[in-house]
Amino acid sequence: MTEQSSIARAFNDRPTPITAASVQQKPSGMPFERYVPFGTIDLPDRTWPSKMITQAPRWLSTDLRDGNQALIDPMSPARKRKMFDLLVRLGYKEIEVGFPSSGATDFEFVRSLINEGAIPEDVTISVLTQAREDLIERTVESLVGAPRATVHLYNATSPLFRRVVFKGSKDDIKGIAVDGTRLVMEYAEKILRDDTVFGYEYSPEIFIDTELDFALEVCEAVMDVWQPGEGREIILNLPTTVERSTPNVYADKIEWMSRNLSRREFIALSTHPHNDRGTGVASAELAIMAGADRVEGCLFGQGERTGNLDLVNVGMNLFSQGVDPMIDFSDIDEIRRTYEYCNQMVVPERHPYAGDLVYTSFSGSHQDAIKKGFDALEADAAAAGVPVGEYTWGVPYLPIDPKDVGRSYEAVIRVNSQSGKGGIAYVLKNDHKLDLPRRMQIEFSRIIQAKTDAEGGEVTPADIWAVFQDEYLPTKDNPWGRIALSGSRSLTTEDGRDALSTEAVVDGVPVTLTGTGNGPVSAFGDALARIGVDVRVLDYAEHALSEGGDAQAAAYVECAVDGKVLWGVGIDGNTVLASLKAMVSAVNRAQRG
Ligand SMILES: CC(=O)SCCNC(=O)CCNC(=O)[C@H](O)C(C)(C)COP(=O)(O)OP(=O)(O)OC[C@H]1O[C@@H](n2cnc3c(N)ncnc32)[C@H](O)[C@@H]1OP(=O)(O)O
Ligand SMILES: CC(C)C(=O)C(=O)O
Repeated sequence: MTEQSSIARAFNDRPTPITAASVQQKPSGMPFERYVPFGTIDLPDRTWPSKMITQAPRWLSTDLRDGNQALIDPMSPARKRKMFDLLVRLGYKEIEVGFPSSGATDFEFVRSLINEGAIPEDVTISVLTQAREDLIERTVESLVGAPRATVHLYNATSPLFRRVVFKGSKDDIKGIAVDGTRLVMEYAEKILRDDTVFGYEYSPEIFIDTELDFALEVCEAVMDVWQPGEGREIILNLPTTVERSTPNVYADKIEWMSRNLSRREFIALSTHPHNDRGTGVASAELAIMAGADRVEGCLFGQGERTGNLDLVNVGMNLFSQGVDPMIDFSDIDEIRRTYEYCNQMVVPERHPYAGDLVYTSFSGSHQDAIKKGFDALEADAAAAGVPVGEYTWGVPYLPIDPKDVGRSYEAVIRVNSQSGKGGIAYVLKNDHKLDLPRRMQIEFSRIIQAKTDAEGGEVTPADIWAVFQDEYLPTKDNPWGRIALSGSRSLTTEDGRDALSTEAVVDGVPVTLTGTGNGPVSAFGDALARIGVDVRVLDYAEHALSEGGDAQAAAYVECAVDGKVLWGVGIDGNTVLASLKAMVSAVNRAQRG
């Protein structure tokens, strides 16, 4: 019988292994029966699941409207302006700048953008209004002199809102949308001069909970008034408002609308997800796959309740798939700082692409793979003759190169009790160009592990370097060890054997060490043997630390010293001296106690 099958037999004699039936979860006692499931859409020939997003959608930032309306302390004019300027710099071409009929702050802000010429010619500002005549008039008034402007009109269309908020029939609700659209057109005609390129957006608010055929009916009625056609687009925006279904159901609804809307080629079909179920980004992405041309959201998902769709997240998701988001996220921390200043909100540490910790690994297996990934990337790029920064990205656990969003590699690996040799080796390589041989990585990681086990918490790169120096590299400031090389040395070769003579200090006493061997390392071993140190070199590695005339080299030797196996390190401009120093390092460590 083989050893394996006896293990298998022994295992089979144990009590029954874990099965689904043996994992007994208990009823929560929470009143889940009060909630109604969102159901599904009958669309068996749906096409979106096999679509890929191959180009950026049109983006609309609603930071200054939906984002702003959800703040405890809405943005001051100065903060709004800072946000507007950031959005323009990033490349957003459609920016919802407020709800001018809400009061003087928003109205005056829109006026200031226009009067101060802050709106680039290729940027369209948008303003939101309810479908009420006085509000529409005021809204249109705010736009006088704008180069390009869209009025965005909304009214809720779902059964709950029809019954509870508007207390009206379907026809009443459709009437609000139709009358509102007509009023927007009339006031635009009356108030705006011809120098404003004017657009219109309509949102059946709470689209997600509206019967599809009714949403379609309302949108068609609105279009009958606006009359979209060649050179006369309408934006139909289908919001989740309150995210209440899985993204696939929302995608089905978008595909259904996209298929059934008339005059489709003149419609910019727009998605406006919120994030109540935590799937706003997925809703937007699936909506694009399902036919949405345009995406509305806010930077870092600011917005009502759990927030609007996170524009940075969707844009960077595209980037990470090789699609140009058409928005410049290359300085993500600058975007984050401005966001935090304007909104007085904080981007959490784990926020996709922008959080402090999102490019950082603490755990050993992740760090090991990342280090190997960087090594392979460098080698592959060099072999292809391409700068690393231009080579196809592929580093485990890092979906994008942190440098592409302006981050450094410093925080990629941070060391604590969950870390292994790979992470520690990465820090030494990244910060000090020391490329430790594998067995030495294991030895040194045990030393760091002992520190983290004893002290807990994180070990910073500076801590790691201090421990490394203390362990392997005695310095003038920390001159521990029995033996130190000093003064001059000579190396001569006679009959194929090397004779080495070197000045040293042993136990505080200056001496001359001499020995012979078939190479300087073996000659130095002989010299050490003559003062009673039994040292045998088991492994040896060296590499350059820098380039040029004053280049430094690092040597690593694995030695058996008086029966103890351990590593030593030497750094010097001369490779022979670096290797002798490495042997001294190993001997001193062995005798350090
Ligand atoms: C999903 C969204 O984010 S929608 C955007 C929401 N944003 C905001 O509301 C921010 C700015 N809003 C405001 O400052 C104020 O709401 C104002 C100034 C616009 C209006 O204030 P008020 O006149 O006091 O009305 P209020 O906001 O309370 O609105 C309620 C009334 O408007 C009606 N209403 C609500 N939405 C709409 C709409 N889209 N179209 C027409 N009427 C509407 C309600 O049925 C209600 O009518 P009732 O008074 O006859 O019952
Ligand atoms: C006005 C609409 C588009 C809105 O903000 C929403 O439904 O969330």
